[in-house]
Amino acid sequence: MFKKYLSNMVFSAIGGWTVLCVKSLIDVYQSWCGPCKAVLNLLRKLRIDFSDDDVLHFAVAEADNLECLKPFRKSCEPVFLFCVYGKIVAIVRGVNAPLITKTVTDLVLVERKIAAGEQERGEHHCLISDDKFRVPAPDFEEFVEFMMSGPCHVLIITRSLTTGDIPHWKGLDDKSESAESLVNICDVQDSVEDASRQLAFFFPNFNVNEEEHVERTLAIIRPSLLKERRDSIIQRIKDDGFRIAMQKEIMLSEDQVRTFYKEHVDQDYFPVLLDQMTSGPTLVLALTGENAVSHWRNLLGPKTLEEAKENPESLRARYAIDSVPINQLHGSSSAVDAEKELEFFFPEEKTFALIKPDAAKTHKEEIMKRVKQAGFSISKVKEQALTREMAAQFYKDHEGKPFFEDLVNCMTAGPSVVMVLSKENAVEEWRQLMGPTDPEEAKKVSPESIRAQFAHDILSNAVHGSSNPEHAMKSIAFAFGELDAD
Ligand SMILES: Nc1ncnc2c1ncn2[C@@H]1O[C@H](COP(=O)(O)OP(=O)(O)OP(=O)(O)O)[C@@H](O)[C@H]1O
Repeated sequence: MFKKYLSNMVFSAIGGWTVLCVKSLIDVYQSWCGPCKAVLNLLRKLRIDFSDDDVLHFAVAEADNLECLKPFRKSCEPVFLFCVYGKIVAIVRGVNAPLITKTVTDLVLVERKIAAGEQERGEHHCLISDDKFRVPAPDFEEFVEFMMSGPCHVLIITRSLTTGDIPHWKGLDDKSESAESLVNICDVQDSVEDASRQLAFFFPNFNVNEEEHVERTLAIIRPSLLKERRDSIIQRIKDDGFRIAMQKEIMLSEDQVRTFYKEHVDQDYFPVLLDQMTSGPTLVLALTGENAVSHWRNLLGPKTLEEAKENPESLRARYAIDSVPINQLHGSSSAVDAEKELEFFFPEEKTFALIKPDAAKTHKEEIMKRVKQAGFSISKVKEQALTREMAAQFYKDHEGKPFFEDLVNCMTAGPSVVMVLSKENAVEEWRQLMGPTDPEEAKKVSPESIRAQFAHDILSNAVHGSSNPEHAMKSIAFAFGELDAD
């Protein structure tokens, strides 16, 4: 029973668009191409030739609009169906004028004999009902019961658009006559539209356009591993295809550890964990990559060292530290947890940023574009010519240095663009985007940085950024006259 629904779906893509009937002729066409002009003269001639018989009729129908003509959609090849008393008795594929003429002539001659009483009308063998185009009448109630008789596995099968998943899938049936062929036991759609409808039904959140699923996850490298094998683990992370989007090396306080691991505080291993996590700097990484959460978790392996060691390829086994009884690596357990954990270690931060007068005059648009491309939101922005007092305040740490006077002159030479930028890890990220103080060094070590691309020299070096979150808050208060930049 399942097969009969499948046969409908599997074979319905065979196309054509003209149906010619004896007793009535139906010209079936697809909306995009219209009725066949190439055979129009031939059909006119046939009608004239057999007009006295009054057995040849013509009609026109659009295959796209009639469900029963679904088998004739899609293909560009014309198919001429010859119909006698409601049964398809002959099929001609393509504009084969001699064959169409012969078929009509033969059929009309038979009709003439029957009309003259010289021949009995025989049993017509209907090609459509015997052919695999034909859709047996579906017993819908039975089908519903069958579908409800046990669990189904619903799979999404994807291949690249260039190869086309549906024709390949359907090809599995074409190659096999066996009743056990894949499509005999599976439901499969014959068009992108049908597949989309079923996808929306079973997987409402599935995004067909998202070829790869890029995620973020949090990775923690605990203090002992960081101290002993820092380079090795970072290299391994990169080799496994992750990108390190953000990183922070921090000395965690007991309070921070208790907050981050609040669901573990009652566990017997918590004292060891607390001891380890406060024993030295921890490296916290935001990793991005395809299915980063599960990919990283799978690489880590089991949580306890005993279990991990049964799987010696797991990272927790490979990077275990002999003197420490707990694993040295953490990974978020789900995408939702990853976002919460990232927010814990990389909360949205504000930094103070400034485009210096020289660059504000010549490269303002390009620098603003880079700011936005890097994912900063610009919470506040204004153009302002700094007073000498403001410039001296920004650079008060440099007072007394040989370049201090030049620096204040440079900073007051015209309007600057003064901004508050917001992002996770904003202070550090803006400094990375600026690049090293000296543009010559920037060109070597960070050629994509703003200073490498737009700075004139070490003094007139395009941009300024706060060196830490406290300085940022002070500069924001100073420039915008308020502590809360929102
Ligand atoms: N050796 C130098 N010669 C001339 N100017 C200098 C020199 N060193 C620093 N400066 C100027 O003083 C500014 C502040 O110097 P600092 O060492 O704080 O650099 P920075 O933190 O990279 O830059 P900024 O504080 O502007 O964000 C520099 O941006 C640059 O304009």
